[in-house]
Amino acid sequence: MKTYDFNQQYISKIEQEVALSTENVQVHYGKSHAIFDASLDFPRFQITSLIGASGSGKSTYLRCLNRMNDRIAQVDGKILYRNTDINSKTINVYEVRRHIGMVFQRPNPFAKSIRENILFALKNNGINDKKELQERLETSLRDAALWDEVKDDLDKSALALSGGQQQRLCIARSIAMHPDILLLDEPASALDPISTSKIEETLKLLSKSYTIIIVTHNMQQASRISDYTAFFHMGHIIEYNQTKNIFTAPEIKATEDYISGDFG
Ligand SMILES: Nc1ncnc2c1ncn2[C@@H]1O[C@H](COP(=O)(O)OP(=O)(O)OP(=O)(O)O)[C@@H](O)[C@H]1O
Repeated sequence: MKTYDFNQQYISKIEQEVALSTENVQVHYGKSHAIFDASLDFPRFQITSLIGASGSGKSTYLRCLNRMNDRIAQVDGKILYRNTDINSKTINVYEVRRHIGMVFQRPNPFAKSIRENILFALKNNGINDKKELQERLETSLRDAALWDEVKDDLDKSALALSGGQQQRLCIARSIAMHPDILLLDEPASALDPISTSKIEETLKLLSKSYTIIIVTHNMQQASRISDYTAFFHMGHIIEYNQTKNIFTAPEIKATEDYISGDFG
């Protein structure tokens, strides 16, 4: 197993507007230190991929960004969103998650109709105007590239959809809440290549209106869809740069070894 110097790090400065940033984020699972001093800026309306070997801390870091680790880990450091530290204990986490949505690895639609999957959270958040609900239903399904496939079956069970359609429904469910930022944890890893490419096309279109941060094991996927890429190794962010630089001219040896498959 090769060893790398964690002091060797290259974090590119973002020139665009920043949608979200972390400062010195540390995560502990009990005594186990999972994320070390993670400081990154995420540019608005861009796709950022988090890549790295299994266990390098990508999902742990992603989950910090909308407080999904609250019950399972100790998260220290700052997570800055609209000039507010959303890692502060006084912050309403449900409010955070309305602005920063999450889509998981396995599609997890509710055992309800397609329509209710989209409308459930909206109604729970006090949106009852029929016209507005209908508008959000259609727009979110269109934006998730699912409308044409389901528009005649809105009252059928979401569980009858294919895996790829279920995942696009989960994306639609997230964006129906009009979040600002969308976090996705390996959203296509359980899907076939055609469904994967539909999800990728969908994310590219969504990045015009949303800031997207995605964990992926698939390096071709990272290079195809993302504008920026962060490479994680053993809980450290080793390199962060525009995706084209990471894949064609990495600054750090560990990154070069990882993307060329000569790692570990
Ligand atoms: N709930 C948990 N309790 C304790 N340790 C955990 C927990 N979740 C993750 N870890 C540990 O934290 C470290 C980082 O794991 P994490 O799942 O964030 O990595 P990852 O890069 O996303 O891996 P993968 O690509 O396999 O999903 C690993 O050592 C893992 O064992």
